[in-house]
Amino acid sequence: MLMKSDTPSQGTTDEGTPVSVKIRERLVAARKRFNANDNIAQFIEPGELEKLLDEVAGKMQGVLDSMVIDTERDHNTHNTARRVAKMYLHEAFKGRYVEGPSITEFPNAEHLNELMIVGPITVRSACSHHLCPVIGKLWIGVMPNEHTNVIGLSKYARLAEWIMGRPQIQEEAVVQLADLIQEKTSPDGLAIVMEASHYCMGWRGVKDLDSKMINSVMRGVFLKDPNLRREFLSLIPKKSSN
Ligand SMILES: Nc1nc2c(ncn2[C@@H]2O[C@H](COP(=O)(O)OP(=O)(O)OP(=O)(O)O)[C@@H](O)[C@H]2O)c(=O)[nH]1
Repeated sequence: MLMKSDTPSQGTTDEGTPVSVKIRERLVAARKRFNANDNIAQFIEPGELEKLLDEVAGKMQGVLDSMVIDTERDHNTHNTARRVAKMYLHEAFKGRYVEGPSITEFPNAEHLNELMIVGPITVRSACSHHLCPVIGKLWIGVMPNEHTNVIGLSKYARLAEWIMGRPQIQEEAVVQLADLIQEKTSPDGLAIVMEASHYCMGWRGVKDLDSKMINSVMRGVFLKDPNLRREFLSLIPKKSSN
């Protein structure tokens, strides 16, 4: 019996090679890591993301077939394979496949070097282990450098969305975000606190709906100056609900 996934996939190059194979070859040739939380946009050529979507939809159809779901007759799952592929590539894990947001820089004309906090920024991600949602909030504290440019407030949320839009683990996600903000703004100090619910612990597994993970990264003056660290921590709300 012919399953939907046995039909020829369109996710191939002109020579019939799966587009994922071409992209992976380029990554390997450039000796670049392509872990779940790495961005690989640089290695995807124009038009290939659509082919990749076709390829993932074909493979997802195979998963549904193997789970013995009648996607031919079940009207609810008829287009599920493509829907899920689209959700992964264009929404939930978009941060792997597209270039980072463009950031407008403004001159720090007044040479400001006072603590600035932005948050709570809503975080939506998924864990690398089960691909279950991770939903939470984060706060970013910046001690600007009086000699470097400042970036628009909304850009912190855009950068966070780009980093979180990949399969992540929380510890690595906050470090990746800190590295990125550090690279874009070179502040004297940077602090990030993230609090999130991991649905791999709530929906399944231990089924603990209440526990959350809270972690932080402190850089520069936030590491050296305990008073500044205390000031930052005292200014962010003690507890949030999500
Ligand atoms: N450190 C860390 N662990 C995480 C994060 N997200 C999920 N996890 C954990 O990753 C682990 C994956 O463990 P495994 O033992 O391989 O998976 P499993 O057998 O399905 O584990 P259970 O969830 O205990 O059923 C689980 O303990 C998750 O709770 C995260 O962001 N950071």
